Amino acid sequence: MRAVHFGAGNIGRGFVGLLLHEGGYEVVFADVNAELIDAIAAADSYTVHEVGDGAKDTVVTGFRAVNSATDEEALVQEIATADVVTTAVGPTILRFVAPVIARGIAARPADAAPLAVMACENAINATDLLATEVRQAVGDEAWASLSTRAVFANTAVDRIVPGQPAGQGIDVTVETFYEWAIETPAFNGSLPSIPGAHFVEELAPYIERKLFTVNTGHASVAYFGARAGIGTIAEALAEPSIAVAVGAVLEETSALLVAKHGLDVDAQREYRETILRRFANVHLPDTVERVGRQPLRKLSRTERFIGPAAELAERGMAHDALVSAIGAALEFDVADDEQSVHLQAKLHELAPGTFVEEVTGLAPEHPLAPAVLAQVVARQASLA
Ligand SMILES: NC(=O)C1=CN([C@@H]2O[C@H](COP(=O)(O)OP(=O)(O)OC[C@H]3O[C@@H](n4cnc5c(N)ncnc54)[C@H](O)[C@@H]3O)[C@@H](O)[C@H]2O)C=CC1
Ligand SMILES: O=P(O)(O)OC[C@H]1O[C@](O)(CO)[C@@H](O)[C@@H]1O
Repeated sequence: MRAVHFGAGNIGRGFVGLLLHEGGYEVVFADVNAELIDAIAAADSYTVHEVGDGAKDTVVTGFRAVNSATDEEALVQEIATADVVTTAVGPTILRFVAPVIARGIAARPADAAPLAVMACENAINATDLLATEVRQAVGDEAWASLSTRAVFANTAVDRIVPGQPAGQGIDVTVETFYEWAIETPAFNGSLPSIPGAHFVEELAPYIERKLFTVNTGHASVAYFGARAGIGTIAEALAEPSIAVAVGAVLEETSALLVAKHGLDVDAQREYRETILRRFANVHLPDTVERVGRQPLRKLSRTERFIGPAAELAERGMAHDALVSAIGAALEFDVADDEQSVHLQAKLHELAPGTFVEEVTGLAPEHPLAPAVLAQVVARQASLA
């Protein structure tokens, strides 16, 4: 069995590639980073080092590497004969990998089993987004045939894989916890062999629970921490006022998840406590800059802050703590994060109402809009 995995970065090597390897796949890593691809191609194995309670090391072998920027033909052939294609490139990059995935599917033998395609990104229904990009790349007529030759299944992936320290080659340091939920109906009974994954009938509760608890909480620690001038996630969460603020954010998103998906209150509280312990892992060298990265994406309409806060406001439920976290996100000012630079430029250039509509996608009449507008006005006043 063979899997082609786009994005040989932190989650690609430290999680998706590892679980595919453990499922018996030969993994072909595809990436545009030539230095990384050369290093993977030159290696016979790499080690995934877990840190924290119960940590173990796992050696990954049986992989190859293709430079997707310079060797598209080779990649088309790999996809044409693969069983699985996964991505962990970032949701905004999916449109760039879609055309080659389309070419690979089109090149599959007529009698080949459908290719399993799964986007492993922090976004709701990321695989649907990838399928839409593939469809746009080929047009509706070609899509009618391509779509019968591949199965597009949504997934939710959860493992904290921080930026990796220099000098450890392609080895990856990760936390011990992981969860990969894969939605089953699209497979029509022929599930891919990934023993480490959790196959579920309906992904919506899993992805929303994950995005609005793990990712909302993590990003809140990052933005409150950055505001306080703290460098790492563990140090930020050790600051009592930040722990209280993040706890309040997670109380709000948990209330939404319980109301919307009928989650058990006690189970959700335990889930929250587990993730706060994960964030507090002092062995994980994770920074507020990495976890807060790309704030424009994180402040967009269906993402981890505006998404739950908007639904809470629509239901008349408390959302003040989320609004405070949105206020902290507006202060995220990191020179080498392109989206952070754009965010600060927009705060300087746009009228508050225009900023709210453009960045958060909230219409002025939305019940959440006035509270977010007030945060924008306050931030702009502090910049004046
Ligand atoms: N790191 C983490 O803890 C987690 C990350 N994720 C998600 O996984 C995705 C990747 O995140 P990370 O691994 O942290 O980022 P990363 O930056 O370590 O890895 C992304 C990789 O994608 C490559 N890439 C960029 N454009 C490409 C293209 N056009 N074709 C092929 N490869 C391309 C980059 O060169 C890089 O190696 C994101 O969607 C993130 O939200 C999800 C759960 C956990
Ligand atoms: O690109 P994003 O959305 O920041 O993804 C990385 C996030 O996902 C997580 O792995 C949680 O699953 C965190 O490490 C991190 O906050």
